[in-house]
Amino acid sequence: MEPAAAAAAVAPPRVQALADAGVPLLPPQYVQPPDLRPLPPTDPSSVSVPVLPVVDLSAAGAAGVGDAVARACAEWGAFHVVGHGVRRGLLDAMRGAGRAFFGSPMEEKLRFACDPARGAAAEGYGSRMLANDDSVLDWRDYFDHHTLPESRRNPNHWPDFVPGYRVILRAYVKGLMECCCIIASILDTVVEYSNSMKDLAQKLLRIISGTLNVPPTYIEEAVGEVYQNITVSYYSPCPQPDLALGLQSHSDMGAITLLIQDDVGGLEVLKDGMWIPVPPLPDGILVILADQTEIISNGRYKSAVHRAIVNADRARLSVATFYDPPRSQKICTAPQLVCKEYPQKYRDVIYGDYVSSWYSKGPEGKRNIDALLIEQ
Ligand SMILES: O=C(O)CCC(=O)C(=O)O
Ligand SMILES: [Fe+2]
Repeated sequence: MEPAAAAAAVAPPRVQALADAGVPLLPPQYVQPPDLRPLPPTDPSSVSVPVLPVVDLSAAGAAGVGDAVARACAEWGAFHVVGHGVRRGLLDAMRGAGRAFFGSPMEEKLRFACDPARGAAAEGYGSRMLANDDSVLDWRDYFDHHTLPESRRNPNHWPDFVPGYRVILRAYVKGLMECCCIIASILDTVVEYSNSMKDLAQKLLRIISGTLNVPPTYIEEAVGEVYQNITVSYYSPCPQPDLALGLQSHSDMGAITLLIQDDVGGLEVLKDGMWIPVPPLPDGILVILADQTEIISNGRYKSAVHRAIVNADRARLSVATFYDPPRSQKICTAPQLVCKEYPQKYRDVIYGDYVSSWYSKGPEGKRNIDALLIEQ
């Protein structure tokens, strides 16, 4: 979930600092009410637990791929992709950069702390997610990057002490006449990852549009210029994981999210009222449909409700890349998808208004998109 950093005029304690100090009990602000706590793991042999679909994109264009994507979007709002064309080395480099950041001394990390005065626009190292002081806190720290449009990229806000995280090499090559000056730059991990995730998100949005029988670029155009954020989440080992959540139940607010995680596990997706674990897939990328795609598709496709649980033994890392509309964009349901059988489900909304109300009310499942429901 994109951090609001919003809130806290006073910096909250870093979860990692609490964990490193070895607090024996979960501090009260992190204790979830009983009905929201994670359930004890079910014995997989006693119930049949549905398995999140995996779609192989290397066969994109083949009818089977479109059918599999359509089914996953309608039934889950989430699916894994493999054969996506993003090299494994880049996924590992992004995970490695995140791990190196969170493994660094606290004073280094705090040099990149997000500035609470900048509210929801803040990027950097943070912990608290919501403005509301009486809300239960997530057992999570994060690092948020603003990555698109390119004008929002400010590598000076990104860690400079992690090798490969950001490298800006300027090579001045002077020609014989000393009149030619070439400035070359090496792509750093975050920039290369940002570009690859944008391309993959657009490829997926085209496939998804195709399955809805609207022109391939329909959703992309309905979303407008892409605003992309990349958030690395770090979930420290938790002294009482059965009482806490790493990240509370929510659906993402933009158009589509692409997520990679390490091998620890902890992400869950809500399906038919049941929390289903999403197993880590080292080569895979998890696709999560977000609220604006549900609105555009007139509810044919669902944004996925998901959350992260934590454990007592191992820290967990994930990297979420959000593909969002500009705040000024008006999001409307595709008229082609409205008919007698499927009357318009959601009111049109200015994306910036959606974001503001998301942050002021908090996520809690689908409460924000539900607020746009048109009474039938
Ligand atoms: O850490 C995860 O697996 C989930 C992250 C997430 O849902 C988010 O950042 O919106
Ligand atoms: Fe999320």
